[in-house]
Amino acid sequence: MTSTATRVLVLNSGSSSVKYQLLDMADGARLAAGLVERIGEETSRLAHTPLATGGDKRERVAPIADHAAALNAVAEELAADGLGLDSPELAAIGHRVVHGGSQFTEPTLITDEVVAEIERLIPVAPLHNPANITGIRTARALRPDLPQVAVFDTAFHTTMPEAAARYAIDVETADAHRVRRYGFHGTSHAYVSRKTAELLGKAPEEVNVIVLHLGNGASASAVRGGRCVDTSMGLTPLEGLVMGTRSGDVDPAVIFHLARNAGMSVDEIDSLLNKKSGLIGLCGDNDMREIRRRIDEGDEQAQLAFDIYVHRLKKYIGAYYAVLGKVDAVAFTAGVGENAAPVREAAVAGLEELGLVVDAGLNGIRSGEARLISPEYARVAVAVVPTDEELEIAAQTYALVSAVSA
Ligand SMILES: Nc1ncnc2c1ncn2[C@@H]1O[C@H](COP(=O)(O)OP(=O)(O)O)[C@@H](O)[C@H]1O
Ligand SMILES: CC(=O)OP(=O)(O)O
Ligand SMILES: [Mg+2]
Repeated sequence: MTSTATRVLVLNSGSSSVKYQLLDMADGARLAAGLVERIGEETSRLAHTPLATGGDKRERVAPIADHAAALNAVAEELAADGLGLDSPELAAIGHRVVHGGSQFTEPTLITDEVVAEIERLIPVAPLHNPANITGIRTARALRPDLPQVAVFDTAFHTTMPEAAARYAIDVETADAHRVRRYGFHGTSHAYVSRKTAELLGKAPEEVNVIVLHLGNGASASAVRGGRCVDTSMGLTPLEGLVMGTRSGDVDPAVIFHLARNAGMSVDEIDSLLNKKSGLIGLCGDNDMREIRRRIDEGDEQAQLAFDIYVHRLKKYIGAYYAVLGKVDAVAFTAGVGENAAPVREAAVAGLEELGLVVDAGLNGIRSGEARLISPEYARVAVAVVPTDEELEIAAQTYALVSAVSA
């Protein structure tokens, strides 16, 4: 890495999308950002915003067959702005990797052995890790000389005590198949819990925070003094909260029941719980904006979906309050958490005895800034703290390559 190389490209490859950002870590400037969606479909779309030049957002709507083609298209868009992957100013590429098992507790410099290890984790992350690996392979082919770093969703949660991380099933079977609770969205939980401490004017070590990451995937975490002590996702990102298309917690016997009595295969049940459940399964919509619109029109199915979503959320707030004993703040983040005031209001309603109160006026304010929405007298702060997984991945990537080259 040369001293002028301060830029980091962040790649967040999902099952059918790639989100990316190019950041300059010298000043934190965002130079470009974009999204490729519906990869593998006829209607693939790439949207690229050249932030450095202040140019207009560019869109390509044309079939993009796979993640490798997506990344090559992203490289072309960056090159068109003079920000190509061949730039000597590029210090590293940071990859979000969803499942790092128990072994990856830190951001990791990618080698062939690391790729092989991420591959070995595919059985426990079939939707996510294959896309992450393709992203890594393609990026390495484009710039074989450049350091590439894997930043794992699971890393922040590796501090969970065994009492929280283990399922109460036969130990030998569990260990033989690596069945335990790993947790996900860790980069977001780490970033948001730190930002929440900052908002309270305290060091992360001084505060206990419940973080509610409510995006398409959703998870809660209990963070004691900057370390995760429990989180709602488990072996896979299916456990826990009600999500856009995932059920979250169900009695595991639902699976046996459907297999034995509904004639469904394991793959069909997998798809049911991951893709046709949650909000979309309950009311046909997974976007909270649309659900709120329907509720305003008196739609009872949308109202019930909302109520089930909020009921689960409230249960986890209560559970993590008990896990932590003392709570300094509850922080809402990601698409729903940052934008849906009615979700925040309903999740905290009735918890005054726990010191949790939301001020309706503050809750109604729309802003992209981290902010408190609880009244000054409240014993527990309630906050809205925008997450920034890309910035956090870039920061961790840059810190690692700077340390290696120093
Ligand atoms: N203005 C809004 N009001 C309510 N919900 C919103 C709003 N904007 C986004 N959302 C919700 O946020 C979700 C996307 O969250 P996001 O964190 O971007 O998800 P992901 O990163 O998992 O794709 C949408 O599906 C929608 O439900
Ligand atoms: C792990 C996970 O659920 O990720 P996402 O929210 O991006 O689907
Ligand atoms: Mg997200």
